[in-house]
Amino acid sequence: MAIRQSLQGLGCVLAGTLLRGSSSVFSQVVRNLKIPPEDKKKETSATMGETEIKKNRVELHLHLDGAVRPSTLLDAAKRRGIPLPADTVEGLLPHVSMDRPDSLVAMIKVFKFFIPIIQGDGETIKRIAYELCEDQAKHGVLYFEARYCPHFLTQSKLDKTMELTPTEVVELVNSGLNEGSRDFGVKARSILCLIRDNPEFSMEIVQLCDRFRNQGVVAIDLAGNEVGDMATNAEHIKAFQEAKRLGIHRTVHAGEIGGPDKVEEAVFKMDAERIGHGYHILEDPQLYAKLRDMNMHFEVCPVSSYITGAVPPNYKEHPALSFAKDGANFSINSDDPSVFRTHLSREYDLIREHWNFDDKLIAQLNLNAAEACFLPQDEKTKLIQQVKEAHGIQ
Ligand SMILES: O=c1[nH]cnc2c1ncn2[C@@H]1O[C@H](CO)[C@@H](O)[C@H]1O
Repeated sequence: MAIRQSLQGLGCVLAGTLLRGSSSVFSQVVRNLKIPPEDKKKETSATMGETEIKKNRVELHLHLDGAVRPSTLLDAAKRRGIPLPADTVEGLLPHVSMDRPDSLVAMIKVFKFFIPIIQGDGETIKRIAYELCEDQAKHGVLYFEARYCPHFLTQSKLDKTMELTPTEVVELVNSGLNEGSRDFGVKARSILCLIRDNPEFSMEIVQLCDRFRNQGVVAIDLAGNEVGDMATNAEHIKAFQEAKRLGIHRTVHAGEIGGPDKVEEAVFKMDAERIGHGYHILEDPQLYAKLRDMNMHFEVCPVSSYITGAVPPNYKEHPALSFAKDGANFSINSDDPSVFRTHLSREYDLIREHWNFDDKLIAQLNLNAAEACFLPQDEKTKLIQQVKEAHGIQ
């Protein structure tokens, strides 16, 4: 625990050191990360490139509200008369994204800054879901699961003239994803997030998931601030048990910042079928071995993990390198592409260039994702076949 907390603290110190221009070893390490983008020609989701690549990827861990194009934020703010600190994408980026290692708390602050621009705005919420399909198609995605918390998008303190119910938010997202899927040839489903700091939403989110399960919603998640030693609220655990009873799929952010105990709780008390991040499982080798035996799936988010300070700011040390060596079941994901100035192609560039992952492993990671997805069995079987064909797997 102490190591994790000092790592989080270190992220802030590192960022501070970097800002002050010190030439310490640590700031050198951070500089060497070159996050992101290393190559200016590889554009971020803010300024999408034109070339479309072959569709052969499956992405399981992607926050809808972490994937909002800055240009969409500018349009929404303009239409609603919400003042912003900048009126260009370039000017807005420092306020709505992070480009160096910091902390999960700093990331959540960034969300708190820009979410009020879209809250309660149905037109924008639907547009975000639609545009996400376009962005995913451009990055070679066959199938993705986008997650968000409906309650976070209902009302804005900046513009009280618009208000939505959580049900309306889910309907708008479903309709944006449906239309986007149709227009851009990508398959999309959604996951509804319970939020660690807001147990009051939890049971209603499970009910929403149940109600919309045949209209694109495939699972629940638990996201938000995973403070290392803070106990998970009993309401969340109850809600996950209810989801299991109803036959709703479950994933949990655990072991991102928190320790292996959080992963253990997610798997054995919340019956998580997948783990979001899960990096700190390595601190408990026995539990790690047990979860590998269970074929538990870890949703790894490379750029995110460096920027939130979940892992040390060093390409040579990532837990996914152990996952790969040990044959653990994991996938590659972009998490919050707009917030971390990344996109799936950037994630794949990183794992090829810095982790030396080859085509064979990358094919396996996409197959892992297809096998761990929350589609009904017949659709999953079809997706697995598509991934195998696209990667030339026998
Ligand atoms: O990496 C992450 N870890 C934990 N919570 C996150 C992460 N990225 C985003 N969110 C949180 O999940 C909410 C629903 O999408 C977001 O609003 C954000 O607060």
